Formats: sequence, C-alpha cells, structure tokens
Amino acid sequence: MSQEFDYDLVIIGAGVGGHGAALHAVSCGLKTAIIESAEMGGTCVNRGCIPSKALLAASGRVRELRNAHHLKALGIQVSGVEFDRSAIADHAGNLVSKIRGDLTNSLKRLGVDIIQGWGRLAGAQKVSVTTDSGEKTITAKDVILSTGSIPFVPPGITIDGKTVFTSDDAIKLDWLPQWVAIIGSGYIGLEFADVYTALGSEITIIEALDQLMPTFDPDIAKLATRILITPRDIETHVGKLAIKVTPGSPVVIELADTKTKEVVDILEVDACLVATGRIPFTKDLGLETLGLETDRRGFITVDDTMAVLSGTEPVPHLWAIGDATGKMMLAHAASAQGIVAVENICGRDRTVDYLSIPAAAFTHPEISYAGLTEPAAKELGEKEGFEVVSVKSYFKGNSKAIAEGEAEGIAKVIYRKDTGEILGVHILGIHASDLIHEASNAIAQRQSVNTLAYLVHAHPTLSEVLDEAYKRASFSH
Ligand SMILES: Cc1cc2nc3c(=O)[nH]c(=O)nc-3n(C[C@H](O)[C@H](O)[C@H](O)COP(=O)(O)OP(=O)(O)OC[C@H]3O[C@@H](n4cnc5c(N)ncnc54)[C@H](O)[C@@H]3O)c2cc1C
Ligand SMILES: NC(=O)c1ccc[n+]([C@@H]2O[C@H](COP(=O)([O-])OP(=O)(O)OC[C@H]3O[C@@H](n4cnc5c(N)ncnc54)[C@H](O)[C@@H]3O)[C@@H](O)[C@H]2O)c1
Repeated sequence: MSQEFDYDLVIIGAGVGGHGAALHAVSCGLKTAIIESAEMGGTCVNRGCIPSKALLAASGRVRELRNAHHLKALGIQVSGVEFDRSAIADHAGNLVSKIRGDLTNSLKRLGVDIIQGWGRLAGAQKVSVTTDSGEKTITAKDVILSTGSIPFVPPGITIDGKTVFTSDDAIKLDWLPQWVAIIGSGYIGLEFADVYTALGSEITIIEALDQLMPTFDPDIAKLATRILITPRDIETHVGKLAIKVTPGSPVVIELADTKTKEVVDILEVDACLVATGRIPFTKDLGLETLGLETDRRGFITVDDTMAVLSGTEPVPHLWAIGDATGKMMLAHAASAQGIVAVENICGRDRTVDYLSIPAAAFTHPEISYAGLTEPAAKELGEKEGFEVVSVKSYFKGNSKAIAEGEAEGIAKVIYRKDTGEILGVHILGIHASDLIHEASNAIAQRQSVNTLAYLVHAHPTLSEVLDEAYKRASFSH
C-alpha cells in the first residue's frame, strides 16, 4: 500500500454493491475500509431481495398446498392448510439477521475496516465520516460510492407506514390486509401480489402505463397476465394514475386517466402498497467538493468502467456502483459493477456487459430474462441493418415440467437471422430464475443459436425447454 494514504480503497455504503467491491479488493491485496450509516447489507439484505424471497417461499408453499386440484393430479390429498402470519414474518426476519451477520463477518474475517457513520467526499481522495463520536477525515487512493436507492413515492401519495406503505414496510408483514391496492406492476408489485394472493388477500393493481408489466417483453407480459393475474383474486386498472392516496381506514385512492389526467374512479381499500420504482440515495455525499453533480434524477453518472464522470471525463480515483448509478437496479448487477471498479483500480481494464446480466421476478411461476426484449432488439436491428427473429418453446412439451404438474410457461429466444447471435432470452415458468443462466452466459459470449443447438442437455430436465428453443431456431432454417 502507498504510505501517503490511510487506505488503498474506501467504499461508502455497505450494501451488496459495496460488499462485493470490498471482497474483491481484499483478494487484490488492497487495504480497504467500508463506511455504513445504517444496517450492514443495505436494501437487498434488510428490506429487499432476502426478506421478500423468504415471504415468497413461505406463501408459495401455502399456495401449492391449497391447490387441491394440482395435488390431486399428483395423487395427493391434503386436508386443511393453516399458516401463522407472524411466524412467516419471523422466517423473513430471521433470515435477514443470518445473512446480515454472515455478510458482516465475511468483511471482518478478511480484515476490512467497518466504519459506522455517514460518509461524504471531502475533496480528492479524501472522505469525511460523521460518527457517534464526532467527525473524522480519512484518505484513500481510491473511493467507491455505493449508496444505493430508496423507494420513490409519487406526489399526492401520503405514506403512514401502516395502511399506506412502500416495500420497506410491506416486507415486515405486520398484518394481512384483506384488500390491498398495489400501485405499480413492476417487480415489487408482482412479487407482493404473489405473496398477498397466496395468503388470501384480494388485490387491485394500478398501473399508469397502458399495459401491465410494461418493462417486460410483450409476449411474456401477456402470458404472465394470463397465469399470474387473471386466475387470481386480482383486479387491474391499467392506464390509470394514482394521483392521491390518503391513509386511514379505509385508504382512499383517487385514480386519474394517465392521458387526460381526469379523475375516473375512487377506490376504498384496506391498505395500499406503493411500488412505483426507486430513486437514488445520493444526497449529502459531498460531490460538490469535487465540482461534481448528479444527473437530473439524482443518479451518479459513470462510464462502463464505473469511473464517475465529470461531463464526459472520468474523475481520477473516484468510482460509483450499484443502484446509485441507475444502470440496472439489481443486487448482482451492483456487485458485478463493484468487481469491475476494483479491477480498473488495480490497473486491469474491464467493463460491465449489461446485456448479459440476468434478471428474475420470483413469482409462482417465475419470470426471467437476459438481453433485449423483442421490440428493443428490432429497433437495434433496424438501426444496424439486420433482421431479428424469435422462437418459442413451451413447458407443456417438457417431460420434467409435466411430471411436476407445472407445465405452464414459455421460453422465448430472440436472435439475429443472419448470424444466429442471441440477443435476448425470456422465460416464464417453473424455476425460470435458475434456467436463465445458461442463456445469460451464452449472451455474454455472443453465441449463436446455431452453436447452442448442438449442445447436449440432460433428459429429463427443465433446461430442455431452452434446448428445444435453440433447436427450433437453428434447424428450422
Ligand atoms: C422489495 C425489494 C426486493 C428486491 N429483490 C431483488 C431481487 O430479488 N434480486 C435482485 O437482484 N435485486 C432485488 N432488489 C434490488 C436490490 O435490493 C438492489 O438492487 C440492491 O440492494 C442495490 O445494492 P446497492 O449496494 O447499490 O445499494 P443498497 O443495498 O441500497 O445499499 C446502499 C447502502 O449505503 C448506505 N449509505 C447510503 N449513503 C450513505 C452515506 N453517505 N454514508 C454511509 N452509508 C451510506 C445505505 O445505508 C445502504 O446500506 C430488490 C429491492 C427491493 C426493494
Ligand atoms: N426480483 C427482483 O430482481 C426485484 C424485486 C423487487 C425489486 N427489484 C428492483 O427494485 C426496483 C423497484 O421496483 P418497482 O417494482 O418499485 O419498480 P419498477 O420500475 O419495476 O415498476 C414500477 C411500476 O410503477 C408504475 N408507476 C409509476 N408511477 C405510477 C403511478 N403514480 N400510478 C400507477 N403506476 C405507476 C410504472 O409504470 C412501473 O410499471 C426495480 O428497478 C427492480 O430492479 C428487483
């Protein structure tokens, strides 16, 4: 380590992004400190991925055991399935404590200094930390900003944390409202609709844009509506904005037409989950000490090496990763960015390949994708002058899925007609979140369906759904 600085690397924010960067920094021999103002582990561990997956696991089991029709087809009868809401909430809470403890210990074991306090830049290669015992300044050769994000609450919506809440409170499962309005049909809206309906609540989904799940591939969104929304106790208001939400009993929601802004309906429900996206948590970070500012929406602008940009120029020794950069608000994207930042700090050129980063919604069944949606791929094709085609294969043709009695779903592969290069893969079906990885690895290597079609998959496995899609794409030429 250089003697000029207290540390080789100081990271502000100990979420999964900061944690991933710290682990990699140690493996590269950097003396590292991480500053955290709240709980170690950030959003994912405390209020995001981890507790939500625990709730989805428990409620998913309830859904399965209450599906008499499905069980009967497998020759099983179950009489009466009960659950204890507070025990399900405890399952999530215990898991959070365990993972937070594991994450903290992994840093301590590797000799990363954990500093509890509020970190902000105090000039080039300098960070100040406000702790319980006052303020101190530390110097570092490099600094990574990894301060994450918080829920976005649109104007007109009042949060009381009890009857009108964001995922920060929903995750606690403090009570089970009978009728829950969910504003937003993105990841959080979908996953909580899955939890609540499995546990017996009625749901109203309000989506501002003119289709449900607007960021998903249109074929997937359409089928997901057929599988995850229509057969369940869910009513939908599409193309409607929640312009005013007043907490209480009942919660009163004013709905306006998104285009005309005219009030078209008033709903009275027991509770309202606001799941309208997340905004960067980048206030009071001392960016101005380096003459920097965030973009209009508050994100820290970076290039693909994760260097913070001043205009179009990278700022020496300053990096930013994770939700605060707004590139792809996912836990594994944040830690992948952290690894890339550290590689560049260590003088090894590396960039993030966003096209190959997979994403999944952990509904029952799951949805996953890697790469482009069909409209985005077609737009790229038009710009660059190539034709884009797609194929689908079906879980109902897959022996393993049929054996499981879980044969709803599709895999869709989008590729270039001339070279066969895959541009996007979308899966809806049982274990989609695991199945996507062979596709994301193939996209990372820019592989062609014409190569992938010859790779052998074990029989009978769910991965044969992708195998079938690759073969349909390649052998139909
Ligand atoms: C309900 C929910 C479910 C989710 N499920 C998934 C999922 O299944 N899979 C997935 O990939 N992603 C999921 N996400 C998204 C995922 O949680 C985020 O992408 C991820 O947490 C981002 O990590 P990060 O390190 O960038 O930021 P964060 O996890 O937000 O961590 C930032 C940390 O920085 C700290 N901090 C901020 N400013 C300062 C400062 N000035 N000084 C000191 N400390 C500071 C904060 O206290 C926080 O601990 C989910 C999110 C939510 C809300
Ligand atoms: N499984 C996962 O990986 C997972 C799970 C949960 C959250 N996350 C991450 O957390 C982030 C936030 O999730 P999210 O679901 O809140 O956001 P999102 O961006 O996925 O979806 C928000 C939805 O709300 C709609 N909307 C916004 N304002 C509205 C209004 N006033 N009235 C009606 N509809 C409105 C938008 O059109 C959009 O469809 C996502 O970016 C995601 O990456 C990931």
